[in-house]
Amino acid sequence: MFLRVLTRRVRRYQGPSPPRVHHAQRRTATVQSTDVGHRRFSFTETDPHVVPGAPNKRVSVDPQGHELTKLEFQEEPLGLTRDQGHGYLRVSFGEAIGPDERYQVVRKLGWGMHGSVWMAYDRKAKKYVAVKALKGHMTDLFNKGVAWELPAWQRLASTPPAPGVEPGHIPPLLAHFIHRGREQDGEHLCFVTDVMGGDVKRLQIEGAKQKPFPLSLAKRILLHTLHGLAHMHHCEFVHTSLASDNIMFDVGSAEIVALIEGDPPRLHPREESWKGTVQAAVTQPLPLPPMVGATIRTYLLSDFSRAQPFGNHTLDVLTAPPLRAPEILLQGPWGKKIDIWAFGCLIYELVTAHALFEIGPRPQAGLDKSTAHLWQMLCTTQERIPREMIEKSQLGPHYFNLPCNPEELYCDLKVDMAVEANPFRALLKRHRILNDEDLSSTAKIMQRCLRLDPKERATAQELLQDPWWQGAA
Ligand SMILES: Nc1ncnc2c1ncn2[C@@H]1O[C@H](COP(=O)(O)OP(=O)(O)OP(=O)(O)O)[C@@H](O)[C@H]1O
Repeated sequence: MFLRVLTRRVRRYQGPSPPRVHHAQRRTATVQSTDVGHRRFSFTETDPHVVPGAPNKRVSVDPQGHELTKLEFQEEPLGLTRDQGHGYLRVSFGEAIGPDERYQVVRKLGWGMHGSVWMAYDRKAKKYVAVKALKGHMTDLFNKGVAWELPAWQRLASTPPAPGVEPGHIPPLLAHFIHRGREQDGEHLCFVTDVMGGDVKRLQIEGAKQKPFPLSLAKRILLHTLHGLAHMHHCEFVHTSLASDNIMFDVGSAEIVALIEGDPPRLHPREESWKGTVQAAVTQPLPLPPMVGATIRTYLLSDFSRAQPFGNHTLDVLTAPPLRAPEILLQGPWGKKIDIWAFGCLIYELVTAHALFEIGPRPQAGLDKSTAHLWQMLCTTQERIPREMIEKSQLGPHYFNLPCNPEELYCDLKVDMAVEANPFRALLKRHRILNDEDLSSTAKIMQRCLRLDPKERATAQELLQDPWWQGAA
């Protein structure tokens, strides 16, 4: 079974408190393998018997005589099979895929845990589109009813928005099809959608150079996202991975043509894989718009690879750690309100360019990672956790004391660490970005999202009525 150690994930929130929004990292994948077929593979960095192999492959022998292999890929690990948890699409530039060979692959736009995304020319509609090809393993999970990306997308596309919810903040699903993959990659469920200009995380890191967005731009991005989220909840799906890299913005067709003419598609050098060599396409996203151009883009809530229908939960890893709601940390019952908590964290992140919570243990205070996170939640919300939440969750009694007196409605953290007053307004003020009026109104809307008890959090539709949006478009 292959163990995949991803160094490309960009959800690392590091640095001094409060942590700055993470740096972009080069997307690469490292795979170390054990017990594949009849040969046992594993790898230790310190093994003294490492012998040189192909540039991306290190082979060594452990003291028991087992052969150890480590593969480092420049991008998605092509050639690792669906049964090994992968099976990424292998396709050539110019190759036509889909029904009647309708989509001609032009370049790679990106890749993630679930698949790779390609720009293609739609020969029937005569325009450029994006094709997201799920890896074989994910297509298997879809067939087993574990992954919900297609049903979510179909429901989002076919349901009229609720009153007060603006349409156009979810990428339309133009088509979907199955592409038979090469060798043991498996089948690829493919989604066809519009080409997007980029994501908000890249815009903040590369476009705004990690400085806070102007308040009007932050509000525009958040308002559009909230319309998308309200529609998603109206369709009875939880997004479960709301984050700035899953908010994308639109792009004009003239920009796409200019890009294709000015920056031809490229391939990486060949590299070693599980069996033989592979050659990955270089990720070539569209260039970012200048910041002034960002203020007129339409923002769309994207990536439904982790969407979950209300009441039918097949995933247990939910939301990037810094945006994770308390009920997830406690492994309690959860629903659409985990997206609202994440949205509250996102308000802070887009307004200040810093993450709201610092993720990591605090050894000097004797706090492990989750306790430190829960403690920060108590400090910022200035709330106590309801006893009911602790009783109904798997890990609640591990972190919180359950009082003997049944009349007692709240629980306290087991660790002996005083809860400090660190309310949202004070946190926002530290950045010296907002005037007094904006400080109060921003803190108020965050407070409506960031309640410890999910029942107390506002719904997406209620949040759309908040006075904070006045003047935002
Ligand atoms: N329609 C699109 N137009 C342009 N680029 C896109 C489009 N859809 C996705 N991308 C790019 O492809 C990358 C991977 O897409 P996506 O996030 O949907 O895949 P994923 O495997 O579900 O990712 P994750 O690991 O974040 O869950 C994104 O980072 C984005 O930059």
